[in-house]
Amino acid sequence: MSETILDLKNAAIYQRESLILSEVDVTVNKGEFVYLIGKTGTGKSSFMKTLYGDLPLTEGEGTIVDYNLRTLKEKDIPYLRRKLGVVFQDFKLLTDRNIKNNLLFVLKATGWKDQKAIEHKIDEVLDKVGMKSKGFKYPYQLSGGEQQRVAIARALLNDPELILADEPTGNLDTQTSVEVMEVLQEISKNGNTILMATHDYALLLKYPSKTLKCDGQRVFEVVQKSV
Ligand SMILES: Nc1ncnc2c1ncn2[C@@H]1O[C@H](COP(=O)(O)OP(=O)(O)OP(=O)(O)O)[C@@H](O)[C@H]1O
Repeated sequence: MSETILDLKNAAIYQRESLILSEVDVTVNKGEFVYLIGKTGTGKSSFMKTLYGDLPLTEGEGTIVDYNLRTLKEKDIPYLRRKLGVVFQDFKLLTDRNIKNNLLFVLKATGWKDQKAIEHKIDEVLDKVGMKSKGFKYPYQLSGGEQQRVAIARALLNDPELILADEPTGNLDTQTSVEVMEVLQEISKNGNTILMATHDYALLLKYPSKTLKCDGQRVFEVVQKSV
């Protein structure tokens, strides 16, 4: 039986008092790779933000990695985010420290203490994204694609049950987007569940998968051919 990682029922997504999406029914099961597409301003980021607790869910039902989004408290958010790996368009790496120390910062902040385990974990995630030899570099010494690979490594640190990637290739050229996508595909093949917002339709064609579309304040599943 498939395990549900994300389940929204009749949910409404708001930015303050503006309704962005309504009657949202979305289920993501363990191991799925799901795209969230839609024109600019249709609510992809607002949808993602609701999932990682940046926007409150005030209407409908929503559970994500066993958290109830309707009853989510401010103090729960760091724990929810530990079970999620969030990847952003602009990487959000700390510019004042090298890659290993970027990852170390997250591990320390999430309670890791054992030095051996920390080193092993950092090597493991950098290896997964093909960046093991570049841990000593600073973000500004890396290309956009490399920085995004590090951001993906960072998202993997706490073995997330769901990876939320909001336009992860939005700042990258076509070739680099494909390289980052290959990394996400590899991670997906290893059993990770991924929800990726994108407006890059070429990637959808190259790597077909379940696709949700934001349009007219609704979210619905589309069949690939009609995308
Ligand atoms: N902080 C905010 N306060 C108020 N309204 C906002 C805020 N952020 C976004 N919106 C509005 O919410 C709507 C959806 O925006 P959102 O960023 O979710 O769309 P999107 O599909 O992610 O767009 P893009 O592809 O450009 O990132 C837009 O009309 C936008 O103007």
